Amino acid sequence: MPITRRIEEVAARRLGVKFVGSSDPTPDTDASNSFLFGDHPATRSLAEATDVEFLDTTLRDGEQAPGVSLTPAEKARIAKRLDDADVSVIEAGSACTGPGERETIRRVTSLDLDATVVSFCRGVRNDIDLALDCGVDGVDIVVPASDRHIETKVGTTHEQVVRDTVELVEYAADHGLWVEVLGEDGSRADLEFLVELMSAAMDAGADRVCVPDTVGHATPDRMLEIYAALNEVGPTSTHTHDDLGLAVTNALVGVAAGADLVHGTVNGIGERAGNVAIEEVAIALDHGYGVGTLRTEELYGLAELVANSTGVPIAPNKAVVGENAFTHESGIHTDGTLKDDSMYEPYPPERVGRERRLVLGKHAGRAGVEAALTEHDVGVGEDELPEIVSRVKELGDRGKRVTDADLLAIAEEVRGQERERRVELLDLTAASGSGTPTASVRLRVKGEERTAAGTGSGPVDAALTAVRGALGSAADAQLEEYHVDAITGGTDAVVTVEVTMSRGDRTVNVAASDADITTASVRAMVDALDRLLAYDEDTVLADD
Ligand SMILES: CC(C)C(=O)C(=O)O
Repeated sequence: MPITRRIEEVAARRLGVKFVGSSDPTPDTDASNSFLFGDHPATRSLAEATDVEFLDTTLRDGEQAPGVSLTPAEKARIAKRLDDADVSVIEAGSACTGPGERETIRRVTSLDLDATVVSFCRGVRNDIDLALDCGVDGVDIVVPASDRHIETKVGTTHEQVVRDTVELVEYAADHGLWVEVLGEDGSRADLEFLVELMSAAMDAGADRVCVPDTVGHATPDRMLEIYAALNEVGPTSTHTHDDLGLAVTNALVGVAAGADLVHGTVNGIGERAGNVAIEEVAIALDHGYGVGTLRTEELYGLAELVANSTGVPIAPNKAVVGENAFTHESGIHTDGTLKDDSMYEPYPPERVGRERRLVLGKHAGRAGVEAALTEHDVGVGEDELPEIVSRVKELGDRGKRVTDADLLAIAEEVRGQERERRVELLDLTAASGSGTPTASVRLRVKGEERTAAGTGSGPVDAALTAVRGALGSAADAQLEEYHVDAITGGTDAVVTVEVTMSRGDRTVNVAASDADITTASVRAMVDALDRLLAYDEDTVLADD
């Protein structure tokens, strides 16, 4: 018996379900739920889960991540993008937090979105009143569910929790609100009690119930047990956390057991290890089972917006939206990708609003280097290519990212070509402090010196204004990406600034290092401009 089959059977035995899956790793949208769920009577094939929708809690649970605080304008912008992506329910915040939060929730409700906008409420009537004041469509009411929460945290009894829940649900429903009841720490609660509590909530008029895996403790089989039981009670939602790295799997198990609303956050931000990432569940359903939910092409824009607004960067290796998710460096992968786009990708990057990138580094190979040179209109001879590849690898070996500018400089050197610079930075002075940041630059433009000054939102911006002043319309390039890395620690650190700039259909990325961040930034930008202008000899530089 093949080893993979043995592993699947052992796993299936441990989960107490029967193995029915296949070890074929290619997605099969007609497949039933593989070996995890087997033919458990309470599960459906995920390919049939076409009713699944999302409740996004980036603005509530996501904002509870340490250090995250969103302004009303940021929350409104994110809510609009969530709506554009077809998120069905947006948890805009907790009205009980204070007047600022209420103002923010009002701002979201006044956007007149297609999505249902809800406020998170503790199990107290006043929270529902505050939510009503904000004009929300619904409420998420959280009540304690595990013994730990009922007895130690709240200091009440199971009977009282049921009575309070019924009263709160009736109150909210009587006020015309969409009502979801969340049993906090539900994955550690007694299952019989969960069923009693949630049945009472549904009888009192709740629209749906949810058993949050509050501390990310649930295993897939525990999820299956809970949701198989809860689906007898009414419509259910999942709310999974990633403490065991199981958030996506657990959400999918919940869905297989019948849940039709998945709670999650953009980029998976949230308390501790975070919530399930909505983009991961959406793409797993889309690619793995052929089930469309969100408008997936909106996912990357959304991820960037949330990362920029929250200050929580996206890990480069993060699924779907990480920088490396569609970036190929190694020679073998680049070569394969150049032969067939999908050689090393499960689905095309465009599906999630992204582009594929081939980059160079220590693992570069001939095909990748040659393709990168061709992209810059540089053709090299058979005798030159091996030397260029070896120098690219050498640079990569020194731990450096190999930029377009590095590659072009290597090619020029190997080919014995002198680079003719049209624009060169000679001098830069920048001042910032309590006043308006200002900068002046001295450039050599086609052999002649030019000076210009400018102001901006910071010294780098001011210097760029000055550069644009000196070059006139030739400086009409766009700054696409700006990335700063400190190479050494401490305040005397050398920083490397990497910029990607584009002009027309040309793009280059260039890096520059200096102890001064403004100098490194302006050098990189001027160098990028010079490279871009080289593609277009006819460009007239101001004062030409
Ligand atoms: C429902 C609430 C309290 C929650 O975010 C959780 O339990 O994770």
